[in-house]
Amino acid sequence: MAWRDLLLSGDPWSERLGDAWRGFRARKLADRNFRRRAAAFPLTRPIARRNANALFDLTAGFVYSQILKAVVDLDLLGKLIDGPKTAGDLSGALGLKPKAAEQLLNAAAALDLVEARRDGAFEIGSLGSALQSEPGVRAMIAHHDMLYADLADPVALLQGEVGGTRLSRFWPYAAGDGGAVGDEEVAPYSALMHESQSFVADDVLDVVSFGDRNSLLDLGGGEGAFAEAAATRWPHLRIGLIDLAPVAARARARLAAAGFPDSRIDPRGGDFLAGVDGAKADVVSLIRVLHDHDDETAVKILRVARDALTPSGEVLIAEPLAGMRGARRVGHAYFAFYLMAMGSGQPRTSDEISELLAAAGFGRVNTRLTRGALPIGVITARRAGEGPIWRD
Ligand SMILES: C[S@@+](CC[C@H](N)C(=O)[O-])C[C@H]1O[C@@H](n2cnc3c(N)ncnc32)[C@H](O)[C@@H]1O
Repeated sequence: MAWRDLLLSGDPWSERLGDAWRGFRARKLADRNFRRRAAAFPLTRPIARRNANALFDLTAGFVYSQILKAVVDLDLLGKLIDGPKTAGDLSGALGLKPKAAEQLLNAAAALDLVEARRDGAFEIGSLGSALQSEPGVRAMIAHHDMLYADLADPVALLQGEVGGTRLSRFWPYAAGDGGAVGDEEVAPYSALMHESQSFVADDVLDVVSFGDRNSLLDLGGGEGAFAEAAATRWPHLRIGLIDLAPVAARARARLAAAGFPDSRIDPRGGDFLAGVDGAKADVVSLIRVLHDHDDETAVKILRVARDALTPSGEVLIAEPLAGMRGARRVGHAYFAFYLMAMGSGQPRTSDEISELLAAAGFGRVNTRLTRGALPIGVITARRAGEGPIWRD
């Protein structure tokens, strides 16, 4: 914005100054000589270095992800659990020549997954320890080969020219084939969802309380990991689960093996868009369900949820949100492109979800973020006159 426009604009002063500052900064950062001077001047050097590193990280991100994938596929961290090892010690177990094992270890050290010791051996590093404790994150990384294949030409994907993506085959219900899927089609995605619940269920249950609730209905509840976590934390709860028939059958078998009879958690097969067969619950949960669907279907699901609530009941939505403070890349970058490749749905801001809730007849909406490594938006809404359910 030119200074003349700045003075004449009718916008508030703070906005005008902000716009002018951003325009000035963008022009300066586009000037290579300015950046060189900033990198040489002691006071601006740290900022210049930080910006250069951030740009390089964006440039090299795909390579980092592929190194991470090799670390997971070869179970490098699992092989270091017992203690430090050299490239020579590991090359046989990794199935790599010693030089390649050394290259992988050095790359993993540069990414803080492992740490190089003075004696030439390597041990697990700070990010490696975190990754080793999260089987769900490892399962996601292993599954990313499909996403990367679908993203090979991102412009074609944006132009809608990439049909029959691998992710659309991995998630058959995304194409509206929910009724026609069998166990073979649901097994891979259901297993991935079950594993990745390790960083969802407990985090969500940490920010809500079901102490004064008697019943929970988990729509699209997968193999029952969230239901099981809720039943463990709140033993008085009666829990129902609805998912596509072959997924519900998997949930039933898994929950029975874990010692939860139907009287505690009752999974039923069905299409949640067709209603819930008269079921009523104090809480209806949609965990990582809404973002799989376009707005029209999402509102239909919310209406089904609303009809399934007892008069003072509430809907509980938990999924990664777009525009989360401190985690902006999760929504508009990662999940937006993931769901685009899958062919259905989108990550939404809490305001966008509030609009869908309003369209489905919900009133008081409350949003929180979980506190774990991958923040998840936890949104509750109810029909009328009830207090909040948040734990203080
Ligand atoms: C992304 S997964 C989330 C599963 C689980 N809530 C979790 O967080 O692990 C979405 C789930 O919705 C189920 N689903 C999709 N369309 C459905 C439909 N029309 N009726 C019932 N379940 C459906 C899928 O089978 C899948 O288990």
